[in-house]
Amino acid sequence: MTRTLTLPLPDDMHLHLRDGAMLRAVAPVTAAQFGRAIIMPNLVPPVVTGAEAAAYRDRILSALPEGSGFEPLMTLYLTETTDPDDVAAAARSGLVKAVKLYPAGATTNSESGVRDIERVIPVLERMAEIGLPLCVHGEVTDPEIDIFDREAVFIERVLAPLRARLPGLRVVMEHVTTRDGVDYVASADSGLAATLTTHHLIINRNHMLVGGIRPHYYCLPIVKREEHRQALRRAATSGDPRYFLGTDSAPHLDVAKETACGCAGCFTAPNTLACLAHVFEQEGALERLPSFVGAHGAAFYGLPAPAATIRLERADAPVELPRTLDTGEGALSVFDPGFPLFWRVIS
Ligand SMILES: NC(=O)N[C@@H](CC(=O)O)C(=O)O
Ligand SMILES: [Zn+2]
Ligand SMILES: [Zn+2]
Repeated sequence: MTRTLTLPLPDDMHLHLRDGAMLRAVAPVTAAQFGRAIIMPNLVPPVVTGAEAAAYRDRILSALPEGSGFEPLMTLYLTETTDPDDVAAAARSGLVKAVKLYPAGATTNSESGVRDIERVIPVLERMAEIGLPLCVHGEVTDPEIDIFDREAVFIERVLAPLRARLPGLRVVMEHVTTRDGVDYVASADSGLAATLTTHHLIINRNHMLVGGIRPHYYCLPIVKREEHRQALRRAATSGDPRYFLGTDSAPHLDVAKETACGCAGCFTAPNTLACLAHVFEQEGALERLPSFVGAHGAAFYGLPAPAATIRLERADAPVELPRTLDTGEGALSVFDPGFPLFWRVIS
């Protein structure tokens, strides 16, 4: 028996599109299934100013197929020298939808990020004034702190004090990976939201490390214990509007992942919707998938709800989805959920 599921044309509220050949390879994949996406600014060099965001947006639009209606929602990379007036102007013009905080050294291309939060308080104050959200990679970089604890410690040491100091600042905790993160969202008001990735709903640290090390499951924040994955699944399927999809699809060439010191990131864009339908079906919550990929994120960002729809079909036999993408500069493996997929986007 074939079943179909109609979704609002989804929004991906956390996406890495990169630049150059990689951008040209991956942008069409997302644009084929999503209406909009919050575009991460961690290029080399990073997207810091409004002018840089405008130029990057043009490069993204040029990488899309003719007639694509995909809308890139731009962000600025927060540095200790970011100019509050430039941020405010970029927000006022409608170009920029958020500013991204990377603690320096926390993740891919974060070296230009923030070392001392005091130095960015004037920008954050201005953002609170104008209602511009701050997207946060929430991990401390203190070498004393175990990698599996870095999200929980960030909440305690950085995020909670910052939100107490600037209660008007709207914050998105990006790619929440722990029960601690979920508990913190539960304790907060509607000024705090959180994105959840597809892969953190599917894999735990055993999947990455038992029976051999799987570099394609290495991402940041690192996948945690099973109890955390369960908490994320409950959050995603809870119907709480503060949770929405941010795939964090983060392409790195296979040669950069399958090496002695591999890059962090899972490339989930091609099969994200099939994986999510699978997860929500397993949780008996398919009816909550539409708002997780649609209304919740749009409402937080003050965007119109998606007007178009997309349909998924569930087949009786596993469907074949692409396993790799040729970027022109090398192969790029697609996230392997580790189980057969039955859902497929049909229109
Ligand atoms: N998530 C990742 O593992 N990697 C992201 C950076 C990030 O989102 O932290 C990347 O840009 O490669
Ligand atoms: Zn991140
Ligand atoms: Zn990311």
